[in-house]
Amino acid sequence: MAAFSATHCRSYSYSASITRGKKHRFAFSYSFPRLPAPAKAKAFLQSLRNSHQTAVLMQHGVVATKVTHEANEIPKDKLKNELLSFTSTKEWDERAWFDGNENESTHFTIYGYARSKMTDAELRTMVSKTLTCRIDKRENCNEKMDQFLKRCFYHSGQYDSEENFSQLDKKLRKHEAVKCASLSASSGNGWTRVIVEKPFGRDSESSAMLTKALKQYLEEDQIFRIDHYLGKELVENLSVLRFANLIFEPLWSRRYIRNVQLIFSEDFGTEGRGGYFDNYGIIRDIMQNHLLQILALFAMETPVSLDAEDIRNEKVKVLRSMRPLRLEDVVVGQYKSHSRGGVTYPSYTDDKTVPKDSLTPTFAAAALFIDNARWDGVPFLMKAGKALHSRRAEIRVQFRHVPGNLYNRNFGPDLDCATNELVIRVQPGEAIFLKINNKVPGLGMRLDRSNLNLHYAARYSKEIPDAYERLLLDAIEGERRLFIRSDELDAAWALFTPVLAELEEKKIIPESYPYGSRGPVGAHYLAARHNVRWGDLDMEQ
Ligand SMILES: NC(=O)C1=CN([C@@H]2O[C@H](COP(=O)(O)OP(=O)(O)OC[C@H]3O[C@@H](n4cnc5c(N)ncnc54)[C@H](OP(=O)(O)O)[C@@H]3O)[C@@H](O)[C@H]2O)C=CC1
Ligand SMILES: O=C1O[C@H](COP(=O)(O)O)[C@@H](O)[C@H](O)[C@H]1O
Repeated sequence: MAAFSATHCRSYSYSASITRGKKHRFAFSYSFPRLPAPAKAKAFLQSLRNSHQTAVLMQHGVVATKVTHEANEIPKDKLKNELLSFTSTKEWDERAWFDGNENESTHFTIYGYARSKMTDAELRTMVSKTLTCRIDKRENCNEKMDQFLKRCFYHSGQYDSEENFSQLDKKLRKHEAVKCASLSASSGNGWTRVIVEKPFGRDSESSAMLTKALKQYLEEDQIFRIDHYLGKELVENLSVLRFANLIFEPLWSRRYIRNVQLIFSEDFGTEGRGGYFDNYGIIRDIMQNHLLQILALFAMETPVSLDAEDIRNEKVKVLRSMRPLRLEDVVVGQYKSHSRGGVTYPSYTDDKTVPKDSLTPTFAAAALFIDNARWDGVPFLMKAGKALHSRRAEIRVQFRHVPGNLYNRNFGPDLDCATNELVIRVQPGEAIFLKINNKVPGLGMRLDRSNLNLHYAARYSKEIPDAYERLLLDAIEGERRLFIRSDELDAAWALFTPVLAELEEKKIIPESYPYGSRGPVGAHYLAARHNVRWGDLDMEQ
């Protein structure tokens, strides 16, 4: 449980900056997607304008550090507006976020911490490979990047070594204006926020231990558990679609919806990430968090307001209304080597970071049920896998057949193919489309299925923010709506823990599927048992 070592290690936790005036502590963990290990570390950043801030990049860990910032707290919404409203380079420069002057009002440092040996320069090279000037692309990009990189440092250490954290602490102090005054995890003055990246344990018990350990030092409202899927644009839009459009909410129940599918697939394997992945597997990595969070948002009742607690209350209710997953409602798979076009793609166990006899699933499909009045009997099917034929994440809502349909004969023998389907494509190519039946123009009466299509790239010229951009800003603002509360997490683990234990106890052998395929055939049988056909298999999509 390396995550604990950071919070337990006082010397580390207290090491962040303090300046004059009001003290604030803020920490977040961040995984740099697409960076090679070990730079895909968790970052603990204290970041506020007019602050002295320190960030620590870590692998698996939870850290509390301090942010100090001068007397006035930036009002909620103002910070986000400021961050998003730069219209010119001049304006950006005037605001001088990364002004390079250590004595100016802006100061932060980012520290990487992991076991791998690496110099500051190597960390910087690694970070620079994915760093872009997303907000201000026009001028001084290289200069701004240099200024940013100069503030990145690295310290190598073990996750459970107080001595190593002490060394880190010493280094952090060098970047601080004033020595830390307090030995508590929270600042006595201002605020402390800790962002924790998953995994939040690997079952109910270990998750509860993690929560207990966090709560030794922090209050519930100081804990920001990140599920980066909640920061994705289309997931944010889910509630808008449902609650701001009269036409959808009345259809959002067992009365009109036949099944709901939550699909995640990646067209690459673990590729060296097996060290982490093999201990978790796809159910813990994707289903228990990302897909379940989307399901909860999709299925919850109308919240009293958009306040974090109102939304999270509704999500917990849905999760607690769900049946724990049964072994017969789960299919697991593992990818095998496959050659195509003269290229041989490796099997999961070819990954050097994976044990040769691993039974860890890289694919899973599951049927879940919500036993409440709205969703009774509606299968919520999840499917998640690595090394599949495409990369996508989407929600597919298949509606019931039109009763007494006048046009049944025009649809052909398979009425399922003619039902309406709403597709919310989270990525790539963010889109919402509704499949409708339509008359093909002409003198005859031929019907086909067409899409009413909201394709974001065509509709909006704005670049879609990265999920972490949104979530980190929310954390800075203290907005908890998109973060996972302890009781939500408990309810989520309660659904998956029994089946995960059974899979492991019974050493269930995952079904093989070739790298780059559509996954094991068992997923189709599972869906068929619940009268469902996976929507992503249609040729027309
Ligand atoms: N990749 C992504 O897109 C996302 C990842 N995450 C989460 O971030 C975390 C890390 O993911 P990611 O950075 O991609 O994973 P990586 O496997 O790329 O990085 C893991 C790093 O963690 C360190 N580590 C700590 N404990 C272990 C261990 N027991 N076995 C192997 N490595 C360990 C290693 O560094 P060292 O050996 O130097 O200590 C390693 O480089 C995971 O918890 C994941 O769920 C969340 C969202 C997205
Ligand atoms: O949390 C995780 O998510 C990534 C996929 O994230 P995405 O934003 O690129 O879709 C996944 O690759 C990783 O295994 C998992 O830990």
